[in-house]
Amino acid sequence: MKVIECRDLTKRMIGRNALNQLSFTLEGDKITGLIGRNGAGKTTLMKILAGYWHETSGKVEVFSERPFQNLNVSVNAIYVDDQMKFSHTLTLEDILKEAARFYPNWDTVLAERLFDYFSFHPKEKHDYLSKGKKSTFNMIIGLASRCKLTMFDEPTTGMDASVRKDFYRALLKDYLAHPRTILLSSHHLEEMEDLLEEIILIDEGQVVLHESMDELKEYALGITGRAEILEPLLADEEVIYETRVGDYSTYAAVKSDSPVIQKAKQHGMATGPVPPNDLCIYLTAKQKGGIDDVFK
Ligand SMILES: Nc1ncnc2c1ncn2[C@@H]1O[C@H](COP(=O)(O)OP(=O)(O)OP(=O)(O)O)[C@@H](O)[C@H]1O
Repeated sequence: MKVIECRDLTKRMIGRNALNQLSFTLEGDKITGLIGRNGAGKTTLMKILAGYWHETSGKVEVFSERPFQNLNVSVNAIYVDDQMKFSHTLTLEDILKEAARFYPNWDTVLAERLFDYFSFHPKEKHDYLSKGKKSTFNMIIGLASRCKLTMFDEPTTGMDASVRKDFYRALLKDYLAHPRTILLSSHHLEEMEDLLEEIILIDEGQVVLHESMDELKEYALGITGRAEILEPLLADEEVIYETRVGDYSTYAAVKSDSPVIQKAKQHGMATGPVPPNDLCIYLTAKQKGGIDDVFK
């Protein structure tokens, strides 16, 4: 069954398309990484999927229904970010009780165990939690709700290294015991690579790539060679990324099936895998080169 279907989904805000005819489908239970640079449209997409915001045009369906202000979607899909707000009058204990009443698959035992493990006090107020503790508490809500569609937007914001590790481990363990569709946006792809089954890379409100992690790891190859030999080989070929290394060498990332690879090997050049995180950066780079160019 399709959990999410977006077809030409567009969201226009203040004269700009935050989402621009974005299309993709998610089927079955998977952990999917939603990757993109700042402002790519990740939060906008997830807020539309959660039913908080309506689309400007195009089709968006969650569990085959339009999500906007849809009760079935509200109770079966959760969106967790570091901006979650709760009534000032509620203590953490009250919030957990309210969440238990709202989400049909809520796991009280899991919520209580995580609550104790991360040393929360039942009478604390959400507003007064530190940034990292807020993210940790919100994570508890996201996991214990066991929603069929669980969306975490930059969930580890403010968490220290040890809590981040705990979060990813708890997420994986709970997912294995209770498979569901989990969408995880983060800038730290390298940190959650082992957790993800696939990624959706978005840029300027459009899907650039939707691949399994295995395919992503084999999507491109990096070539390093003497600039005067490699650069002519790259001319007229599709190059994902190219940069000078020192005075005499060039590094280029090309698709794994590019004819350049064979030619480069014939010249004795070194080739190697392109780490998924680097590939995502290359595919969404706004210009060739990097920050160093600013200082030239
Ligand atoms: N409430 C809003 N009103 C107007 N424009 C908005 C609003 N929220 C987001 N935008 C714009 O929509 C675009 C996409 O923003 P969005 O927050 O979805 O990106 P993102 O990928 O989540 O970024 P980040 O990684 O920085 O959180 C940006 O150009 C942003 O300025």
